[in-house]
Amino acid sequence: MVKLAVLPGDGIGPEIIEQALCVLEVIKDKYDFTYTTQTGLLGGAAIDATGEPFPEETKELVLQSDAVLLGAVGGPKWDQLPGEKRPEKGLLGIRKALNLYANLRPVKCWPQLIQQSPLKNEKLAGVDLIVVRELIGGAYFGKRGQEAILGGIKAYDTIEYSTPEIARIAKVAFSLAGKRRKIVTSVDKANVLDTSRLWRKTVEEIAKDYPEINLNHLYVDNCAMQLCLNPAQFDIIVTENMFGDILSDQASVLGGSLGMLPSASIGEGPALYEPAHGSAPDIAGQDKANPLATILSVAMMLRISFNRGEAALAIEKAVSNVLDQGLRTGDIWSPGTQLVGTRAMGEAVRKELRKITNN
Ligand SMILES: NC(=O)C1=CN([C@@H]2O[C@H](COP(=O)(O)OP(=O)(O)OC[C@H]3O[C@@H](n4cnc5c(N)ncnc54)[C@H](O)[C@@H]3O)[C@@H](O)[C@H]2O)C=CC1
Ligand SMILES: CC(C)CC(=O)C(=O)O
Ligand SMILES: [Mg+2]
Repeated sequence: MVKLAVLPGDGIGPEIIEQALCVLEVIKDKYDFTYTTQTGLLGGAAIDATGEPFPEETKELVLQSDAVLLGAVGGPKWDQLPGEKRPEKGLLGIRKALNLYANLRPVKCWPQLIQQSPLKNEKLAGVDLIVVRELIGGAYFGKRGQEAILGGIKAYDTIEYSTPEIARIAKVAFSLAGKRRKIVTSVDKANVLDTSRLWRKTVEEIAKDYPEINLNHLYVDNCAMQLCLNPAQFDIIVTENMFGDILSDQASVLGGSLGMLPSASIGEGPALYEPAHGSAPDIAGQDKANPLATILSVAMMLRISFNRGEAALAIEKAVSNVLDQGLRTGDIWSPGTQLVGTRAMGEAVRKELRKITNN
C-alpha cells in the first residue's frame, strides 16, 4: 500500500489538489494502485495553525511517505512576515529535508493550445524539452542577511555550488537526454560568475562519461532569448536553482500556460510532485485555476515513483482529449473555445479517463 503525503498549501493549492486526487481515484483499480493519503500543513496554512511554515509533524509525515503531492504555498497574507517565517521557507525546507536536488519540468507543446499562444509560430509544434533544475543549492539556500550601513541598509544573498552538487544534477540531465534526443544544453553565466565557471567545468567533466550526448553551453540571458526564438532546439536544459526557476516559468508559455506545467522533484528518498506555478492569489477560491499542471504532476508521480507508465499515459491522453473538446480554463482560453472552471475541468478529465480505462 503506497503512502501519499498530501500538502494542499495555500491559495489555489487546495482547489487543484482536490481535482488531482479525484483523478487518482479513477485509475487506482485499473492499474492496481492501492494507496492511502494523509494530509499535512505547509506554508501559510501551517503558519496560521502552528506558527511554523514547515512544522515538525509535516516533516515526519513526508519523511515516512512514499511520495508527496503538493499544491502551492504563499500569498499576500504572509508577505510582511520576516524571511525565516514566510510560507516559501516551508517549501525550501521540505525540498532540503527530502534532499530533492533534481527538479524536472517537462514542457511540451500541446497542439490544441498553439492557437492561443503569444508565440504564434510553427516552431512551437516541435517543442518538447525538460528543464532540469538544481533545487537545493544556489541563491535560495545561500548565506543571506541585512546590515546597517552609513546612509541606509545593505542586503545580500550568496550563491554557492560545489562540484558534487553540480555533478549529481549533471548526471540526471545526461541520463535523461540518453533516453531522448541526446542533447544537453547547460545554462550558466560563466562569463561573470565563479559558480557558473565551476558549473561549466564540472558539467564538461561529467560529459566525458556520456560520449553519445551532444553537450552545448548557453549563457542564461541568451537562453531566455533562444526560448522565444527557437525553442524546438532544446531537449534537456540543465541549470542552477534560480536560473531554472525563472527559465521554467518562461518555457511554460511554450506549452500553453504556466497552468499546464507539471514538475517532479527527486532525491534519494520520497519524491515530491507539484505544479510549477505558485498559489495564484489573484484567482484563489474562485474556481478559476487550471488544475491540469497538478493532474499532470500526478501522471509524473505514477510514472517516476511507482512505475505505472500506462496509468500516466492514460491521464495524459485524458488531458489531451479534454483539450480536443475545446474545454479551457481562463489561462488557456481563446475565442471559439469553451471557458470552464477548475471543478468542471477536473470532472472532464475524469470522464475521459473513465472512457479510456473502461470504468
Ligand atoms: N511552488 C510554490 O508553491 C510557489 C509559490 N509561489 C508563491 O505564490 C504566490 C504568488 O506568486 P506569483 O508570482 O503570482 O506566481 P503564480 O505562479 O502564483 O502566478 C503567476 C500568474 O499565473 C497565474 N496562474 C498560476 N497558476 C495558475 C493556474 N493553475 N491556473 C491559472 N492561472 C494560473 C496566476 O493567476 C498569476 O497571474 C507568492 O506568494 C509566491 O511566493 C510562487 C511560485 C511557486
Ligand atoms: C519559493 C520559490 C523558489 C518557489 C518557486 O518559484 C519554484 O519552485 O518555482
Ligand atoms: Mg517558480
